[in-house]
Amino acid sequence: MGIPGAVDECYVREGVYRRLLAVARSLPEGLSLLVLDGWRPWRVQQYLFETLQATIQTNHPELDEQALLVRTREFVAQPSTEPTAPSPHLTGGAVDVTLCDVDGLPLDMGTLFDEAVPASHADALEGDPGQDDAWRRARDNRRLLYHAMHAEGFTNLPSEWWHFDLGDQLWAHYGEYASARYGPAELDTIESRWRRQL
Ligand SMILES: C[C@@H](N)C(=O)N[C@H](C)C(=O)O
Ligand SMILES: [Zn+2]
Repeated sequence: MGIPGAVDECYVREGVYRRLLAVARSLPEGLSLLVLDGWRPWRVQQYLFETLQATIQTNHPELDEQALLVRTREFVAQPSTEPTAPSPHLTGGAVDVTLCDVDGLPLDMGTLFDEAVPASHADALEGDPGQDDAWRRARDNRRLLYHAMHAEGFTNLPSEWWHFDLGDQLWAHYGEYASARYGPAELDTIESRWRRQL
């Protein structure tokens, strides 16, 4: 996507990977899980945060510093490698996922992945019965994704239907666990192994 420092491969913690496999196996025939993002380097998190913040600031110059921060953090976590409060995707415990059909085409979720609008809130399609069939299908697709992920222990970020956590700080917060399992992670490349060994 042209983001500086982005990696082509999608990495997650092994425990997360195993649970994602279980989610995929649990889905109704003909549906699959499409993993859109997993572990992120700090540089990518910073780029996403700064880009969204600058865009909101341009479009809403009336927002003060605090309001701008709140609006930005709704859709991108603050970049942090702080061991007690790392950005979720830096831990390898956060994933962005959706459902797709047999051809790999994403199902309609009502909004696009990373669409930074209130309609992307996970429950935004709930509670309005006066809508059309397309709206109902998108609502049901969100429900299916949410319950399949929840059954395998993932928690959902309420502001994004696609973002789920396992073992990181958001997971501990929304799942009411005593503490997170994962801190910030780095890729174990051949270079980093040599640095440790030699
Ligand atoms: C940028 C978006 N896909 C995302 O992952 N947002 C959450 C809040 C994050 O940055 O952790
Ligand atoms: Zn995410």
